Amino acid sequence: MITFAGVTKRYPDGTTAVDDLHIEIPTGRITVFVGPSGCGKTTSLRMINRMVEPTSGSIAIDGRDVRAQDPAVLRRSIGYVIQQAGLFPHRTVVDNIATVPLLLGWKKAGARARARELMELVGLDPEQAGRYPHQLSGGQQQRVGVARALAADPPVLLMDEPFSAVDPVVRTGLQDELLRLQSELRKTIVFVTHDIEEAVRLGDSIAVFRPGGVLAQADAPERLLAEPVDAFVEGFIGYDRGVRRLSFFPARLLDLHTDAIVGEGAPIARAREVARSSGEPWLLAVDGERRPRGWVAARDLERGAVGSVDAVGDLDLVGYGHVFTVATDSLRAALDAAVLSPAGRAVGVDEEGRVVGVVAQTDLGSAIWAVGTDDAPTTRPVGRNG
Ligand SMILES: Nc1ncnc2c1ncn2[C@@H]1O[C@H](COP(=O)(O)OP(=O)(O)OP(=O)(O)O)[C@@H](O)[C@H]1O
Repeated sequence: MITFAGVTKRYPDGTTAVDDLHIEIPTGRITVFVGPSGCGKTTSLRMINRMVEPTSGSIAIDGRDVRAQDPAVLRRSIGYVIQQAGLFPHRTVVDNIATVPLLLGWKKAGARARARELMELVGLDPEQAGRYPHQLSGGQQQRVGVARALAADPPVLLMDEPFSAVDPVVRTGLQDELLRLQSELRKTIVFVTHDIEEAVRLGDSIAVFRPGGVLAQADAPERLLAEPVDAFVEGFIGYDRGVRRLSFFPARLLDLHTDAIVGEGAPIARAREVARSSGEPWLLAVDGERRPRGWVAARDLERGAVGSVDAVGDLDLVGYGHVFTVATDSLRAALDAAVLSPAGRAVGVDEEGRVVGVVAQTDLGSAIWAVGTDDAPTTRPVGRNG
């Protein structure tokens, strides 16, 4: 655990960058420092590895005051990743990654072997080992930065806006990769960002800072979204926090309907019966394996708009859009699928892609209302993808 006890940092020009920070950062989890520009996130992060020294208060890692340790030695036990990776431009990828093992006195061959292992771990092509940083994309450079920080297997990893210089698609990929790595490595990660989306996606806990270097709230993301402590935090986490909060509730909470599903081989007359008895405006056609095929509008069956077609599968089916996986996805994924569905209904499938049932936007509305009352179970993480 990393403990900040009453830490204040005042710069000589009188700026209070961090003001009386008390926070406990749990071992093996991702803690995100988030807040608007200039609120002391980076300063707080850098006090952990003594790149910045506090004016008052103390920081301890597993009970040991960081000031009791030589800064150079301390930094070798703490990985550090910064924006735009901060790679050495005249060293190859493999030598960039091997930097800390070499500093620790490893033999060159051993350090390079370790570097190659890490390239694989962070998803870099081994063929890029001999390239120089400028020959890589921004996303690849960030991966090298992460590999370099992990090279000596430090228990603590500090990450200062590591993904903010890459485009949103690459960024999402890097976030996924970090979550995957973390599920294997279980490092104590402190991650700085000014992006609340990123914080909610990555953080096991989130510390929101306000201008003046004051900690406004530190909580698990679902709690932060549900119960911001004040107007500043509420404003910072944004107006759509209700929707984002749905990421923390499992889709398996939903009551799925199965009474408006027909096999694609069913005769039209049978489909008409199913539509009438279910009272549903849309029927979902499924194939012999119960995989979705598309929607049929009940009113088309009634109007005779189906012409001389015999079976449901011969109709011009309306695309079913994207589906959600009932066992692993969140309510947010189900809502997204329903909103984008031309039938206003989302199709829930099992892990083999077979239809479990269907949920309409209106039913989702009641489920969402129920989670708003806090009597629904939460799980974490739910897919972690929102
Ligand atoms: N060396 C310095 N001398 C004087 N003031 C500084 C120094 N470094 C940072 N500051 C000030 O301390 C405050 C906190 O800065 P810090 O970099 O920690 O904020 P931040 O939350 O990380 O911001 P950003 O998101 O913009 O990186 C700011 O007002 C900044 O201008």
